[in-house]
Amino acid sequence: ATRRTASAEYDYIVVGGGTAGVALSTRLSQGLPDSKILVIEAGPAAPDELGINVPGKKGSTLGTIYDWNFTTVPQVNAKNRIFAQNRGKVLGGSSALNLLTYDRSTVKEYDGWEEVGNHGWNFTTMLAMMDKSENFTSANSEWYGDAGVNTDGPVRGTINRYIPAHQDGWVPVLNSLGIETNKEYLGGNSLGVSYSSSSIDPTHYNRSYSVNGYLPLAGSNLVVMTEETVVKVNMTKVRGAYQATGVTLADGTFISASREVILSAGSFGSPGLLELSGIGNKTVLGNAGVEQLIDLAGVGENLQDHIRIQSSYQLKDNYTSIDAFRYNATYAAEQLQLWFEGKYSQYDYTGSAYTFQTWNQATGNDSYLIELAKAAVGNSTHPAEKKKLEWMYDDTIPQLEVIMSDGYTGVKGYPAVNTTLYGKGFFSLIAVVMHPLSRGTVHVNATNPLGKPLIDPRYFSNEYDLQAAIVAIKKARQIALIPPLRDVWVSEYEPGLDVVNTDAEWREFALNTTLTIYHPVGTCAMLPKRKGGVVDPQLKVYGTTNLRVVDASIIPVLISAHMQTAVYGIAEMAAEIIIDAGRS
Ligand SMILES: Cc1cc2nc3c(=O)[nH]c(=O)nc-3n(C[C@H](O)[C@H](O)[C@H](O)COP(=O)(O)OP(=O)(O)OC[C@H]3O[C@@H](n4cnc5c(N)ncnc54)[C@H](O)[C@@H]3O)c2cc1C
Repeated sequence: ATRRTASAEYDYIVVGGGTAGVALSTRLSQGLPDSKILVIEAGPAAPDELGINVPGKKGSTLGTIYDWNFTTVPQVNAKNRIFAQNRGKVLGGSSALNLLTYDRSTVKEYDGWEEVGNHGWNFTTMLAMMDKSENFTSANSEWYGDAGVNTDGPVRGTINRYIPAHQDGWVPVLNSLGIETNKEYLGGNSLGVSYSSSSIDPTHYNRSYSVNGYLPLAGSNLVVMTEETVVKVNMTKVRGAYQATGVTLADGTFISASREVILSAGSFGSPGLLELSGIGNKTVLGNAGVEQLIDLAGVGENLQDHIRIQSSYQLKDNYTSIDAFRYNATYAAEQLQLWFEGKYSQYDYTGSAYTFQTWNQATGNDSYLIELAKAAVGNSTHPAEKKKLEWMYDDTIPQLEVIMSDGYTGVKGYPAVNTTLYGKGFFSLIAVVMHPLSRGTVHVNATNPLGKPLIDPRYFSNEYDLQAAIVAIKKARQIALIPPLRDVWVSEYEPGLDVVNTDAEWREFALNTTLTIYHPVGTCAMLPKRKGGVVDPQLKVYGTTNLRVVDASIIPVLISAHMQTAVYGIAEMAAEIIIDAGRS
């Protein structure tokens, strides 16, 4: 449905046809059938792209034309490394590129969004909205319960039918460490060990995302425009407040909006568009040569992200990992053919083995990490930092996630052709810190405001985050060393049992190999303005009458989950708010 109707006037313009943007514009078209809605996406539509559709090809689209390929500025506390910050540049946005983990965080974290000043945003309302987007069914019924499960929404979730044999030890090992099996992880308590779900449509085992989930439900009053980039929102002053009148495309075309403009350009895109439109910090705008219309210091601040660190293990030869796709083209072609035919295939694979733990569960004593957290943010008055510290004392809120992921993932790289380990299979343990305390920024680049933004997450800007990463990766190794998991592998490939052992070695390893797990949020935070907020609880940008932000950037405090279900929930919540306002 890609049409170029640039001269037409619309009632609502949604900027960014990504995860939230496609979900929201579809719901607006349904709820406001007499309105004309336009969604503008910078990337192409790619409905037939196998790298998007085939679960086992997850990750293969990173670095391609479907990726904005953002990077951070050198991270001074991580050896000046420049971290990748991939983001979808394709219809569906990051829901087309993500690694398909489909989960939720916990009751008190969603409730925390209300407690920092956002009436109506809590576990009950968010769960209702996340459920609205969800259609969860799985033949693997032994691994999930009823909590938080809905079966008539647009985005499909399932527990993968392809479970590698070497994963069989996962639950027994975690149980032996006192971690209980949790089948109700979609219901607001994710602590424990699970075989949890992916955004896969189990009818053909393809990725389910905003484009194939929501878009088929849209009315003919929705126009989807692709391969067009918005460079600013046009604003006019009406009785002391600013009204968005439309948007300008990169080629200068103006498209008008009679009711609302909604930014769904993501955590790196939406704050940049506000800045290019004159909304933000005076110095940032001044340096970029943009006239300031609205003084809003929070734009592009409060960037929060999850950090991950990984170890990997060379499998015994009797196990086949998805690494086989790297070195055996015939086998890969056979498996892909099975996938095309809708048959059980190794290309069905996505991660399904997870554990979420408090620091007390993971280490037996959380006082060391809590002391470090207090040293980092104990005196802070920022709502996100206060909440994260409060959550650290709460025994219902995870601080650590470990994912068992088939195949090699890490920094060292899969063994090169002609080396002895080429052709071997691996599994990886990905350890993720749930509430890093570093908060950073994303702003337009003064020397090239229309180019890539300057992203500075300030990774490891406090000792807590670094020590948390070290505790996390040590935990991963501890898990790998316990039978029956210990029985499936030959050697630890990365970092190597005889390579990293001492505190100093773990510290180096963490500084050298910690990465993002792609969950940037918070850069147009839904918070009171005096607390650095950019949008109010109706998602309206402060100082404007009809400009909203609807995407991951509004999340005020990072939660202990992968982000997509929350983003769909935010889009559903926004749709109700905007439809309500549109009918009055
Ligand atoms: C590699 C990767 C792996 C991830 N893995 C998982 C996972 O396994 N599970 C999970 O739950 N979450 C995961 N996430 C996170 C999750 O996918 C994102 O948080 C979520 O999709 C963000 O949704 P959004 O609507 O905020 O932004 P996006 O989905 O990124 O949408 C923003 C859209 O706006 C468009 N856009 C931006 N600027 C402009 C402009 N100026 N003009 C026009 N269009 C514009 C972009 O092209 C994009 O389509 C992952 C993310 C990535 C990148």
